[in-house]
Amino acid sequence: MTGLYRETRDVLRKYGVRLRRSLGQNYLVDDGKRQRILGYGNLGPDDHVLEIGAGIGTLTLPMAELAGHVTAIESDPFIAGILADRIKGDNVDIIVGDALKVDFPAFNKVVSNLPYQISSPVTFRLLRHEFELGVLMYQKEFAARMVAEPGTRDYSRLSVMLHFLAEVQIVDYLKPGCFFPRPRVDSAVVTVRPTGFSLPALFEDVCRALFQHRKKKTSKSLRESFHEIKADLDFSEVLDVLPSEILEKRVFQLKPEEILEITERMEELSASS
Ligand SMILES: C[S@@+](CC[C@H](N)C(=O)[O-])C[C@H]1O[C@@H](n2cnc3c(N)ncnc32)[C@H](O)[C@@H]1O
Repeated sequence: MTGLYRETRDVLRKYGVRLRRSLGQNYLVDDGKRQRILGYGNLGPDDHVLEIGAGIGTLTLPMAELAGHVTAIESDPFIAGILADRIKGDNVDIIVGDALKVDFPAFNKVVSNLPYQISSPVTFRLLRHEFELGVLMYQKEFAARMVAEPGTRDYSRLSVMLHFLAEVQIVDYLKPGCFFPRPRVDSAVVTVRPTGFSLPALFEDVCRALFQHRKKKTSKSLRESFHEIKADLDFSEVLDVLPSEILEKRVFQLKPEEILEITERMEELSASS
C-alpha cells in the first residue's frame, strides 16, 4: 500500500465519505504517477494553476507548494469542505460549482485529473481561454481520439478541432489500480498547448455534420447533414464550389486542412450571397 493510498483512505474514513462514481470520484492513489503529473506541469511561483475536479486535494496540496496560486473547482460541496479543511496556506481559492458553468479566473496553467463525464465540453471550454499549458487526465480512448490522424479508427470531430486549437501529446498512461475506487477504464495524461488559432464560425457545425457519417463520401455526408450547418446556403451551390477530390473522399480520410477548406468556401459563398 503506497503512502498516498493510505492517506486517501484515512481522509475518506475520517470524514465518512462515500465516493460517487456518477460524479467521476475516482481519486489518484499512486504516488509515482502523482509526481510525474506534477512534473509535467513544471510549476513555479509565477504560475496561477486552475484545477478542475480537485477532490480532497490530491493534486491541489502539492501544487499549492509549487505554484504561486491555485484555483480549485469542485462541484461536490461535501468534498470541497474536506479540501478547504486540508489546505494550509493562503494561496488556494476554492470554487464550489460545476466547471461547465462557473467563471474561470485568469490562469496560465491547468492541471487536472478531470471528471471524465465532462471531458469534451470542459476541454473546449478551457480552449476558449488563454493559457500556456494543460496537463490533463482523460479516459485512454478519449485521449486517443484527441490525437488521432486522418484515416484511423479514432479520427473524429475532436481530433480535427484539436488539430488546429492546440498541440496535444499523450505523455503517460495510468491503469485502474492507480485510483480509488478503481475505474473500469484505463487513463492517459495529456499535455495541451493552445495554438491561439481561431477557427471560422461555421467550422464546428461543418465538422459535426461531416462526422455523423464518417464512412460515407464527403458529398453524401454533407447532403445528409446539411441542415446541421447554420448558414443560409444552397446545397447545390456548395457542391459547385468544392473541389471534386475533396467531395469524393470518405469523411474519415479528410485532412483537417481539407475540412477547413470546405468551411472557408462555404463562408465565402455565404458572404457573397
Ligand atoms: C477524478 S476525480 C479527481 C479528484 C482529484 N483531483 C484526484 O486527482 O484524485 C474528479 C472530481 O471532480 C468532481 N466533479 C465531478 N463533476 C464535476 C464538475 N462538473 N465540475 C467540477 N467538479 C466536478 C468530482 O466530485 C471529483 O471530486
